[in-house]
Amino acid sequence: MSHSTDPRPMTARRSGPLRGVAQVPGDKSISHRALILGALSVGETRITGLLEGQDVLDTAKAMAAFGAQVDRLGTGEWSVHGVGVGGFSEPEGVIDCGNSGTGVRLIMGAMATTPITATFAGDASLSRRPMARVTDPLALFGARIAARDGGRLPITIEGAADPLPVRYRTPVASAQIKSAILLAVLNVPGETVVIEAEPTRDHSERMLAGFGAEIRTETTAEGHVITLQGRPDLRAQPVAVPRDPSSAAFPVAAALIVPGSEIRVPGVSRNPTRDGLYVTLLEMGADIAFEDPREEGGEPVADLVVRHGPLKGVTVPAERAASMIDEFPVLSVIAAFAEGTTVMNGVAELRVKESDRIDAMARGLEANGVTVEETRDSLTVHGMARVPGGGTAITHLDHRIAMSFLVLGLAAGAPVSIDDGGPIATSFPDFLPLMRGLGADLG
Ligand SMILES: O=C(O)C1=C[C@@H](OP(=O)(O)O)[C@@H](O)[C@H](O)C1
Ligand SMILES: C=C(OP(=O)(O)O)C(=O)O
Repeated sequence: MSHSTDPRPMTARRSGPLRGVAQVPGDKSISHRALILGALSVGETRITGLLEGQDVLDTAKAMAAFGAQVDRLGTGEWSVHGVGVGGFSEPEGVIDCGNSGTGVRLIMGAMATTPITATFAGDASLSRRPMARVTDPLALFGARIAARDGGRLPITIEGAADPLPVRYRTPVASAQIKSAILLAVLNVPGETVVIEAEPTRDHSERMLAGFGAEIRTETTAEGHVITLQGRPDLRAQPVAVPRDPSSAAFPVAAALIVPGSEIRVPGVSRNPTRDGLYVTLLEMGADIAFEDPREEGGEPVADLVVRHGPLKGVTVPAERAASMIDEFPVLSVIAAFAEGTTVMNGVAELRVKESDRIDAMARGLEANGVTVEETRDSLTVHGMARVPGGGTAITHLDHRIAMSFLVLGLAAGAPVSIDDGGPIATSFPDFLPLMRGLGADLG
């Protein structure tokens, strides 16, 4: 929600070996989609392992505002009685998506082809982020959009009464753009095609198929081509949300850089469209074992066993960026402790996340004695045997920047502070107790 709270400064200090089991929360992307598809289905969708971070709670509230019955039954256990495709009713108030790009973009898509009007808003960070990338394709269906200058929130959408199918090529690799269109298509007769140059996370496609939609994906000379048949009868489904690889990245990173550490992170999604960080870490020589690979909730998962050890710098190719887009901040922290230089290419999208993540990481690393170079779409980090630390990083309402610098402080020479840890609750509300349980000195 867009409430202003006082900043919450935090500090992390050099810690002894981290040990134990890190039960990271449910996947954020899948949690949003479970609530939205549950709301668009007929019957009761039972969700287990839902991430109860503020981003997802805001989506739950939004689904109730559009007419679904959303109930919390217990920790991570939720029930959604959906209204069916095209069944959203007009919400009474503004839909406040807080800090969540995924929430606002997917929900705008989900309502844009139903003849109702809704106004969307968010916090200071979300209000700076580009929305035309989603509202432009939604206008092609016939939705009418009124946005602040430059296509920012708040935005009012008058949903299309007689939407027509489209064929759309996404201008940047973005699962949020793709998913907004796929959700809009649900209430459009006929077949809509979305084409992406590089594959992005495919949770929407997997889940739409699971809820009974006719959807297919082909790789052709045009790229990654997704075809969805509109007006399906979505059937409510049980959804078991796997654990979030993007949240797992923080305890994993901490174990890799704090000498003597060994931790286990069970049940983490290994969906190949999310796996780029782990591919990169193995190239850096990280000691990570993937035990008991299995399928849970329609996603491949494994138990990660992570041990501290020497790491070497690598060059991350631009084609891998989409599969690890949220992990570059924490990778740049790991890179500071590696031998040699790490170059991250094709990362311009980081500039339009909760903060300009290239700038936020570069300034924060410099404040802690690490040498970096940046271009518009790359970040280079020079690893060092001893990272001095002792600086304060500015987090700009960005949960991933906050958690990344707290991880840095666990292995740096002097304590590392952040100006505000409040936003951590958007994606990883139990971050502090979980890390402390492993032996990390932070708070
Ligand atoms: O679809 C999703 O759930 C997400 C897609 C990514 O954003 P983009 O689509 O803007 O790359 C990612 O950064 C975000 O955390 C979650
Ligand atoms: C970019 C992120 O989320 P969102 O776009 O949903 O705000 C993130 O969680 O790193």
